[in-house]
Amino acid sequence: MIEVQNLTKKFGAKAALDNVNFTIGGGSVFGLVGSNGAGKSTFLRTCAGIYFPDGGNVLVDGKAPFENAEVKSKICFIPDYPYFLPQATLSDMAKFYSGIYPKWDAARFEDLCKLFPVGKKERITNFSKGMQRQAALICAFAARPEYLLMDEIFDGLDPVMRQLLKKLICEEVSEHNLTVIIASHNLRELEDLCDHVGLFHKGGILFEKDIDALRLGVCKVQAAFRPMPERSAFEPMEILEWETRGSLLNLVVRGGRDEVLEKLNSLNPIFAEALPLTLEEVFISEMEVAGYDINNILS
Ligand SMILES: Nc1ncnc2c1ncn2[C@@H]1O[C@H](COP(=O)(O)OP(=O)(O)OP(=O)(O)O)[C@@H](O)[C@H]1O
Repeated sequence: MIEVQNLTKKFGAKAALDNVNFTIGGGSVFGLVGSNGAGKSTFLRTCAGIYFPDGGNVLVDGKAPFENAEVKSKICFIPDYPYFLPQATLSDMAKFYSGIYPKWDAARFEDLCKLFPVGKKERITNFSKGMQRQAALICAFAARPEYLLMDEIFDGLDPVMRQLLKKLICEEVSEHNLTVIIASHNLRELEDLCDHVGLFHKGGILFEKDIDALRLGVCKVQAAFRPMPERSAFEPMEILEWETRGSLLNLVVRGGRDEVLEKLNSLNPIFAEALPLTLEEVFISEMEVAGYDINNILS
């Protein structure tokens, strides 16, 4: 479990993280979203024990990671520009990682080298950006960490490699109770992968939710009425978004699908149906209700 308690990290006078509080449960996938400069990378680096907090703490299984080799050996961090030893090949990195991570799995390393099509004997600095990320992923999964932190990992990976990465994450979470944190700008990339999403904005966490609860708690419906009732007729429902076009009504409403459709059908529509809601749409609705314009928060 990762407990973030009043966490503050400053660079000079500027707080990149300002009194942040939330918890990440073990064996889950946590998506960290937010615009440029929101504090995502700073959070991951503090969590990985690279930065020392200026206030509060981040505790990994109850312990602070900074200068704590035992905690760090449970955590693998892939930054947005993965680090490799100068001139190293993947085989060299395997030796390096095996000295740091007590659960290093050599057989797993060989299997991963077959899954990700990058050479073991070539210099990693000669790899493309996507290939370097694949090399970092091979090392990270073979290290068998308990916590895997990844910064913008999908950037530069082709669609096949993205799917492979999602599959590996799901397997590791369900079979080895791995805890994963992924920082990304892209909600769509995260929506079929994460259990929880946290929205960072200007050094704070605006919003932290269970994705299933988010989805189940909000419903998008389309209905046709002739004539269209007054908006007040719909007021018993908690309406988050309202749009009419002629006789067609589009609503985003708080509540479960069946409950919302029942209320809508009581107003005798020509038809009414529930439509799938993307995670982005749920976020937009929730953020608007909280008084934020999502366009200023997600790029
Ligand atoms: N090493 C540093 N020195 C000075 N300021 C920094 C440093 N690292 C981050 N910052 C500042 O802290 C704030 C948060 O940066 P951070 O990299 O954590 O954001 P981010 O959400 O990861 O952004 P992006 O999506 O662009 O990667 C920014 O204002 C940034 O300028």
